[in-house]
Amino acid sequence: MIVIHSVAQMQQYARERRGEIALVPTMGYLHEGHASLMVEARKRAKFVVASIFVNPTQFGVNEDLDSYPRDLEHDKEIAEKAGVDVIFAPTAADMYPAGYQSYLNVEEITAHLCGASRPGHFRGVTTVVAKLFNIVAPKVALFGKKDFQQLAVIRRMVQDFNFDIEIVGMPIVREKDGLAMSSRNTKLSPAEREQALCLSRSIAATKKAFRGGERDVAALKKVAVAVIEAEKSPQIDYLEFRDQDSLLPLDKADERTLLALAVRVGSVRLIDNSILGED
Ligand SMILES: Nc1ncnc2c1ncn2[C@@H]1O[C@H](COP(=O)(O)OP(=O)(O)OP(=O)(O)O)[C@@H](O)[C@H]1O
Ligand SMILES: CC(C)(CO)[C@@H](O)C(=O)[O-]
Ligand code: BAL
Repeated sequence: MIVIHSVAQMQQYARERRGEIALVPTMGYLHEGHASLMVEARKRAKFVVASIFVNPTQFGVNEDLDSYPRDLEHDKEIAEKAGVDVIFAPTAADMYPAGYQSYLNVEEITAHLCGASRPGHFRGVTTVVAKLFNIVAPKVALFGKKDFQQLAVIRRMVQDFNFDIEIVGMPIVREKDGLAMSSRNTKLSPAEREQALCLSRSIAATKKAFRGGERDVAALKKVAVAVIEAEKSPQIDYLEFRDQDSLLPLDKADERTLLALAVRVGSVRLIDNSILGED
């Protein structure tokens, strides 16, 4: 495995391997969720590139850009074990040099959920992912369903901008106790780590009610919210039942309905989601 820091060198590598690269975009501080994407990428292309870049344009002014966890040495070990050929870890100055002024924006589906809570976030995500697509020129790119809206936004961007890249969405990898793996979990204190289980418990309770025949979204929402509110400190940012394609609100739930939630536990904002009819 090699590490490439320069955009020009990454482009040179990609030029020589056009049509043979799978890309896994990440912000680093890798865990088994990221590794699952890399292992799948290994099966889908001759060369696997994992990008590690804490992208400043997707963070709001009061968000955690500066305190976002970083550890390239540990990331190298995980990526190598997962079969990655190249870590592409550019600098912000190389990605956004002085005079930079171009952004890509997907409109309607970024207006909800994380897009509403984090204004400008998805504009930063789509801009950097489009740049990574141009630099790495992959035939396939893999994203996790933990960031369900992000995956939907990227699919929309790929369709609307005619990127000739297959987008693969991968299942959420969880800790044994149900917490969705996330780099930000490491910022939780032991007490917060325990409280953070309310996200996956809320999903489990809602699915139980759904399997028991409840289809009314208002009633399902009461079940989901009650689990979070049983904990004293976590604060709901959003908890929504949505159509999984348009991300628009629904009154009646069915097997394909998405439950998506974002909850603040201490200073850490965690997200999780599930499709009601899936295990
Ligand atoms: N638990 C997980 N299961 C599957 N995919 C995941 C998981 N966590 C992250 N991913 C995916 O890995 C890719 C890179 O995500 P990112 O580097 O932001 O990691 P993260 O752990 O989600 O960090 P954060 O704390 O910012 O949420 C994204 O496509 C994301 O959906
Ligand atoms: C896709 C991504 C790497 C773009 O910075 C980021 O949003 C993430 O890690 O999910
Ligand atoms: N995984 C999403 C990246 C972010 O929270 O900015």
